[in-house]
Amino acid sequence: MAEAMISGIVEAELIPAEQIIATNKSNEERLQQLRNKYGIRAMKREELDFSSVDFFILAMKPKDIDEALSSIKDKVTKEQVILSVLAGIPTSYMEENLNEDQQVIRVMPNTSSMLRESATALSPGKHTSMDKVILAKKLLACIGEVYVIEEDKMDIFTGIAGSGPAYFYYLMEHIEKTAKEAGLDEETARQIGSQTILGAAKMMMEQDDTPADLRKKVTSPNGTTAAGLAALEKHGGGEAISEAIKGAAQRSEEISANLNKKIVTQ
Ligand SMILES: NC(=O)C1=CN([C@@H]2O[C@H](COP(=O)(O)OP(=O)(O)OC[C@H]3O[C@@H](n4cnc5c(N)ncnc54)[C@H](OP(=O)(O)O)[C@@H]3O)[C@@H](O)[C@H]2O)C=CC1
Ligand SMILES: O=C(O)[C@@H]1CCC=N1
Repeated sequence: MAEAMISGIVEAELIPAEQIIATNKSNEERLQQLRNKYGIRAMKREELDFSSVDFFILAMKPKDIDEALSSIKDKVTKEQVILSVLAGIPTSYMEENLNEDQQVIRVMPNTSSMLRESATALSPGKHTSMDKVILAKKLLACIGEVYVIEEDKMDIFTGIAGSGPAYFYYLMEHIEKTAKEAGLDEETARQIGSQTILGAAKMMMEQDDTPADLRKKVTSPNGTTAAGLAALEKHGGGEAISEAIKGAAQRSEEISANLNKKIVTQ
């Protein structure tokens, strides 16, 4: 996820690449790759000069949050802002495990950041100034659209947008499989499927019609779409989509609930 964000931010040219610093836990080869590919600075954690940083973006797995917060707690000042993209980690948990009045922002991007097409949510913590929220929004706008949301909507946002790209990739896997079975080659099937998803997404973004209106316009009485939609309904298509979103949102809630019990396993 961090690389997808780096790629989008570098591409946007809002800040010079050499002002972006990346670090990780131990994989030096990976740091070298990032340096070569994006022209950013990448260094071992021990070499970081904390005083030169405005925004820290945490992007480790949720299970690593405690170690990460304790390792930076006394090195960051109140003026600096800690953004976290970790699923299920509330701002209150970060605030409790950092020094008093620390400015934190919970962020949920997705991997389309790589092409600057993320749908990203942010929720500021209780000590975060409006100035810093505006700056964070500007930074995150480099990777796509940004939505400032109430933190109690972060789990459902994660279910829709953080995890969402995977549902579309899964859909495409099935489109490709079915197309192949009917004799189309995989590459052509991928292009046709992707263009169809892209076109439908643009219609929903650029037309005033609701998705239901758009669906009805495709559906001729007793036509091919009606047959396709009937099969989709018969096989629980709509319910499957709702359950996928709810399942991901519940997992995000579960990560939060398990934090204080110290049983985060992801
Ligand atoms: N993947 C996605 O689509 C999305 C992911 N997220 C969130 O992003 C986070 C990362 O996910 P993902 O990129 O898939 O995970 P990865 O395992 O690919 O990356 C985690 C990175 O964190 C580094 N790391 C671990 N502990 C520390 C530490 N204390 N200090 C510095 N770096 C550390 C690891 O370094 P090393 O390799 O050296 O061990 C590794 O580079 C998760 O919390 C996830 O919830 C959010 C939105 C979307
Ligand atoms: O699967 C995950 O937990 C992360 C968070 C959102 C997308 N990927």
